[in-house]
Amino acid sequence: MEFSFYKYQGTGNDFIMIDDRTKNFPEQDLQLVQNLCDRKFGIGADGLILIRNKEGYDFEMIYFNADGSQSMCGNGARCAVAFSKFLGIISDKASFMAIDGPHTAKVMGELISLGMSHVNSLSNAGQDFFVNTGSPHHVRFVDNVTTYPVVEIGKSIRYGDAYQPKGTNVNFVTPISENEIHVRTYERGVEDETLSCGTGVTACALVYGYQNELNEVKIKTLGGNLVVKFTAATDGSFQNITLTGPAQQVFQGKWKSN
Ligand SMILES: N[C@H](CCC[C@H](N)C(=O)O)C(=O)O
Repeated sequence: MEFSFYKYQGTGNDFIMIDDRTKNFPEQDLQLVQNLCDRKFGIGADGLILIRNKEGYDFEMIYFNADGSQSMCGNGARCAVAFSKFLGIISDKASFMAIDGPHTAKVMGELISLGMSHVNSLSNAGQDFFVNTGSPHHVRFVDNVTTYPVVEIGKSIRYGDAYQPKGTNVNFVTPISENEIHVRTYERGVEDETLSCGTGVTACALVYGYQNELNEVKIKTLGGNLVVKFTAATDGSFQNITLTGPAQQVFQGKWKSN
């Protein structure tokens, strides 16, 4: 088998990107997805994204975590929009389908602004919070996220009884200023901390914004900076949610396997 691939990164969350409009990629072969995402024996990435044709949309994005599981991915979607512009599928606006439904996006130079699915409600989870922003997120506020044991505690929550059998992503937040937070994330399906998690920072921004009556929150991650905007409705739901940040192509290559 042989195919071209590209590597993209969005605030340090990195993805193998494949133009699969011919539908040649064996998406059932999860071992191949795992092998490609392996950072020692493969190309290496947090996830793998297929771009496919979709009636009524510019494209469809199929996202795989490094372990082969599927989910919505906010940074991956931003990179998919940048990739579709590179391929000439779109100019500066996109309408595409993902596992959690339809999305729109705007290309603004190096920045991609992604429309996220609306969120029905925030939930309490013990002393913490839970939000589904297209993928599930546990959100914990901590005094100093810089020194917090993200992998150890993140793993225990992700595999804890409360979230069996599917698990959850786990985000740790420390406010930096009135309208800015610092977020670190343990990602389900990567089973490690990632430098940034788009659906995760969106979840954290909704909780922080709701608590502080904001509709725009800046987020600092280990991999870079993002901005989340939203409107909070009186019924506790959140609409017009956008996730904005950079997305860059970093490599192009060919994969050959016997
Ligand atoms: N690991 C997540 C999906 C990717 C989320 C993250 N990469 C993002 O940018 O949203 C999950 O299994 O729900």
